[in-house]
Amino acid sequence: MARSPSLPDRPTRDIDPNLPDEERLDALRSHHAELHEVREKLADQLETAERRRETLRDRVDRVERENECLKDSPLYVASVEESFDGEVVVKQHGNNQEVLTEVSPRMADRIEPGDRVAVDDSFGLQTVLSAETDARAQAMEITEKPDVSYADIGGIDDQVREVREAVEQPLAEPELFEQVGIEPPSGVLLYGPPGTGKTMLAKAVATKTDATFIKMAGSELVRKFIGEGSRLVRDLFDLAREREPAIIFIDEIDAVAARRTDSKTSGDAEVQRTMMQLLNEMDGFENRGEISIIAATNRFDMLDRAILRPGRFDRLIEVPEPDAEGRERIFEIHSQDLSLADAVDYEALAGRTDGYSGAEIESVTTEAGMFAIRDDRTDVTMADFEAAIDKLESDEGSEYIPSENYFFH
Ligand SMILES: Nc1ncnc2c1ncn2[C@@H]1O[C@H](COP(=O)(O)OP(=O)(O)OP(=O)(O)O)[C@@H](O)[C@H]1O
Repeated sequence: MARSPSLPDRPTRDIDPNLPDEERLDALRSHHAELHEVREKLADQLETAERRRETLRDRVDRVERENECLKDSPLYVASVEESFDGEVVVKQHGNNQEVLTEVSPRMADRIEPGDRVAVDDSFGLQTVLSAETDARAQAMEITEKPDVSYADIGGIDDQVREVREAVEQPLAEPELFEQVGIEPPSGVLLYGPPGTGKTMLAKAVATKTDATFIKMAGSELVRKFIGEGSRLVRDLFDLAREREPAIIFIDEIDAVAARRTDSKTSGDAEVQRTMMQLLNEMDGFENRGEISIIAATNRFDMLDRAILRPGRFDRLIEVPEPDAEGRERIFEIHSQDLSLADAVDYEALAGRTDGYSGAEIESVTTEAGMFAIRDDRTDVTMADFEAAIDKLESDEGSEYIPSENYFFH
């Protein structure tokens, strides 16, 4: 969705036929040079557009392939209990049904009791799955000591305050809530456009409370195999209990908690199961101890209202795009470590970056640094910042999309 470049004006020139030959020739030459320049520009734009078309084509191909996969009949996760000559006993996860099934000799050589496998509706073994610990490790990001502090977050002071009240205080002073006789919020949902600091907020609370930060992306919970998503949710909460105090951060919660659609595909049912498991874990969290749950989404409009009921994600905090003052602060934060040649006018930069998210501002500062390096300098100037903004704005082939262009309600 990069912006379309504007087409260069087509040069026109009236040449007086009565001019002397020499002057007419000069006029024609200079007109020809102008036409040539426009032609070059158009050729560049065409090349950029063709590259963009290729990228989009690749994306369409990928989505079509994913779509085909989703239409395939579902597979279930099972464990191998015993293996005999050409036959194995498998136990399906979820309903614990045990079945004796035949395996091909090729497959028989590869499996041992304890392995996780994927089976189809008639218990035919389809594939051996990677070890469970791998799946866990792939899906979750665990940081014992995140290094983000509240001071690193700019432009969303109200949201920082709300998160501190809802998450930090119950972790730091649980007795206060007991004395007053109120339950701290169960889960906090941060919503707003991409790159506005939602992950940073969750990390900053973990830093402040010395809690382990466990991040899982909702899209990781949407697994290929039936039963895997709910299993991962259980693992996620088990892990948090082992590592108390802990902050569970579920990014892209909309991937598992989107409103029910009319389609009745097996993929949908699996997503529903994963969401139910998540709600169960939250509902059974009476004595939650030192574990807090923060979720984030860019698509608040798509969420199933069931997850917003009391006792679940009952504290909603909108994290908007920064306003001019916020952008100024974020420019300052991200320029702290830059070696600056002269005073940088952050206010002017904020004025030029209306609609930019914090992440986009960070890219501007990095790009400004790149301009200095390309120019063999070690100091960054105001002109570098301006050039960086120009570059990001005109970078048609890049993935840069101003967050205001996101489909977000
Ligand atoms: N308010 C902010 N103050 C300072 N830096 C910010 C801010 N917002 C975003 N950034 C920068 O952008 C990066 C990405 O931000 P973050 O991951 O917190 O965004 P997010 O809202 O969680 O995005 P998404 O919805 O895409 O997951 C941060 O590492 C930080 O460098």
